[in-house]
Amino acid sequence: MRDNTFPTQLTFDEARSIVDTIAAANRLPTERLAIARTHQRILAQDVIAPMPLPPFDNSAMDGYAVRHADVAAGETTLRLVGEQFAGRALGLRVGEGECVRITTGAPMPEGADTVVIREVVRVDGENIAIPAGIRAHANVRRAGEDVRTGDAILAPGQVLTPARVATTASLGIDQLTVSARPTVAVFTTGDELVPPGMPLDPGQIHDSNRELLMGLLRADGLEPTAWPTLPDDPVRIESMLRDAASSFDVVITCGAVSAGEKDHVPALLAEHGRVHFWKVRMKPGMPLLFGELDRARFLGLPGNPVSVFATYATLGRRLLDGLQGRTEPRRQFRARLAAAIDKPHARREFMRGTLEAGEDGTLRVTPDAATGSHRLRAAAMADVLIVVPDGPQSLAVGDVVDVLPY
Ligand SMILES: Nc1nc2c(c(=O)[nH]1)N[C@H]1C(S)=C(S)[C@@H](COP(=O)(O)OP(=O)(O)OC[C@H]3O[C@@H](n4cnc5c(N)ncnc54)[C@H](O)[C@@H]3O)O[C@H]1N2
Ligand code: MOO
Repeated sequence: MRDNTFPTQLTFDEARSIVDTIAAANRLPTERLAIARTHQRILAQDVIAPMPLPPFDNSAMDGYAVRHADVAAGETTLRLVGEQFAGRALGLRVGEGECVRITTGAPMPEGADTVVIREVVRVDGENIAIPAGIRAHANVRRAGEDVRTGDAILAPGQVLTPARVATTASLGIDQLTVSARPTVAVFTTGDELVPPGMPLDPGQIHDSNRELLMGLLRADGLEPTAWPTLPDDPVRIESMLRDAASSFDVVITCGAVSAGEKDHVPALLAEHGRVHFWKVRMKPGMPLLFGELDRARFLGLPGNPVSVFATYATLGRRLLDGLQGRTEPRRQFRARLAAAIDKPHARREFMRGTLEAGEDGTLRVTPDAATGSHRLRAAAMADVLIVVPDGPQSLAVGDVVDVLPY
């Protein structure tokens, strides 16, 4: 082993801070893309408004553009002098006693400051009867009321949600600089694994972690590559992992990281790469391994399916976010416990739970009784991870806990 001294038995917070440091030091390059290709990416530039929104004063309704001074005194009849539809500004003018027919989104004619909706007027040829009680500036959308030129709209590290991409489109911006997505190689390990669809010999199980990890990564907008399952054979494991690590940004394995005779991955990483930490005081997921191999960041998740889930949802996702420079935090809620939790051990526990909003609008979370880290079905029926803090904890019904939505 080149270096067999590495941090071990870290607290969750220590592990997360190492993940953050390594991610920040290995930020992925940026690329400039057409906005249509930037959805859900992490922005790597400032977006400053090059123009106001709306760009010009315009009507919010279909109706008649008037001068409020003409209609303020009570019911009155105005003379129709033109039509302004949305599309091309005709440069119309509304003089004293006049009005212009207008549609939603059409530029306000000069002189007009108020729009009267068509449903309330009486039309008699060119004579438009306007009722009393019209408010000044009614139904007019003012230039710049949403965005002023020079406004800071978006900043590096933010997620490009549909509404944010649409806002840049409305500003006329057609390209954005975003972080590259990490390329991710996914491995499952173990002689006991058989793909779904194949019969099981005694002692074998179906590989579920592959779908779990691929699905989690895809849901985060990545396009991971699943590699063939690794046998419990150190020579084959080494050759496949080194192959993947030479061409992917991130290699994620699951299984073969705890204390068994066949748990070859930590030693391999220590010998051929570098271990940032091995074993975190968290439950599930304690044997988590993090390091690097060749050009790749390397995450060795424990093999138990719920451990894969919890370590990915907490630290794995954090690494991938950090590599992309994401600064916008992931959503997290606080909820009241609907059942007591008694945790005798000192590790931070991520329990599965079901979140509900009560009649009073308070979020309540029910911890799942099926706590074993092999109980994937229970995790599949839950929708949040309940964060039970470090140290022994006796939490009562009604106590407030952090919850991480799946
Ligand atoms: N003596 C000790 N034994 C164990 C320890 C320990 O510290 N000392 N840690 C336990 C904990 S906690 C966990 S978590 C597991 C993690 O073990 P590994 O990461 O080495 O994973 P495996 O042993 O390969 O598998 C664990 C478990 O998960 C099943 N598995 C693995 N891969 C898949 C897959 N792709 N699809 C479905 N199921 C999978 C595997 O069959 C095992 O049942 O170690 C404990 N032991
Ligand atoms: O940490 Mo293991 O992941 O508890 O089952």
